[in-house]
Amino acid sequence: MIVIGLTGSIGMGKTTTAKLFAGEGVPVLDSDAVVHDLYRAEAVPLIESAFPGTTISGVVDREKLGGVLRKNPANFSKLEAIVHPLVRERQESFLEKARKEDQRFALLDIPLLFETGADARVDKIVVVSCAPEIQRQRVLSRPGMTEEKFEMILARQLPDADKRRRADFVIDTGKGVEAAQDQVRGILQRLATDSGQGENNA
Ligand SMILES: CC(C)(COP(=O)(O)OP(=O)(O)OC[C@H]1O[C@@H](n2cnc3c(N)ncnc32)[C@H](O)[C@@H]1O)[C@@H](O)C(=O)NCCC(=O)NCCS
Ligand SMILES: Nc1ncnc2c1ncn2[C@@H]1O[C@H](COP(=O)(O)OP(=O)(O)OP(=O)(O)O)[C@@H](O)[C@H]1O
Repeated sequence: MIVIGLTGSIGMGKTTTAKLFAGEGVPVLDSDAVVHDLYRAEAVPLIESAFPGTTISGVVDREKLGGVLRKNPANFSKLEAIVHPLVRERQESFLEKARKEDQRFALLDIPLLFETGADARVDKIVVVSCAPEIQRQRVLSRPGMTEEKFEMILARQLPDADKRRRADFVIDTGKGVEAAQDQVRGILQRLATDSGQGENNA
């Protein structure tokens, strides 16, 4: 099974592109969605004890937690030390299931793929990217998003140019969904061909 790591900076199109891979039959795990799920489950007591007052009725209030982080960005490391190992556990069970099903590919959508060293745990890296003006426009048009939040998140992410340099494949999401879909199909074909050759050579 080929494990594909999909990453890209905020608003570059990870979720949209992951859906395109899913549409081609690839099992996909979205790490941001896993975090949101953990915030209704096992992460709750850990977060309440590290950041008192940020959970309400057994659920993490992301707005409140975000506020604590904005006041003191040093708290990000404390939060990540709680959340990332839990995300990793979920990723491992997802991959185990995909292996049992004999899937040819499995895709992990990981916003912080390089920053957390997860790049070492995947076979191929796909980076989604587009022009910075498009990225900014996309992100700032989201409800509740502000220039300040955008800058805070960007500052914690590896720059787009570095991500692209470290990618096996770069998908340009600035040209529309159909163009991205073609690129997704091209990548899967290429990986299938390459791995087929690998098996013949073995
Ligand atoms: C800061 C929090 C509370 C804000 O929640 P909110 O619902 O407003 O935003 P959401 O989770 O949808 O994330 C918005 C964008 O920020 C990115 N992002 C989230 N956390 C981080 C982080 N620690 N470092 C860099 N980028 C991050 C996301 O990938 C996404 O692109 C939340 O993102 C969080 O708890 N983050 C810590 C967990 C984490 O590191 N997640 C990253 C992927 S595993
Ligand atoms: N190939 C594409 N063509 C046109 N629009 C796109 C494409 N990919 C993504 N978009 C648009 O860009 C916006 C951001 O996309 P998406 O939510 O997939 O990004 P993301 O990287 O997952 O964001 P985040 O980092 O915040 O989770 C959405 O409005 C989406 O419709």
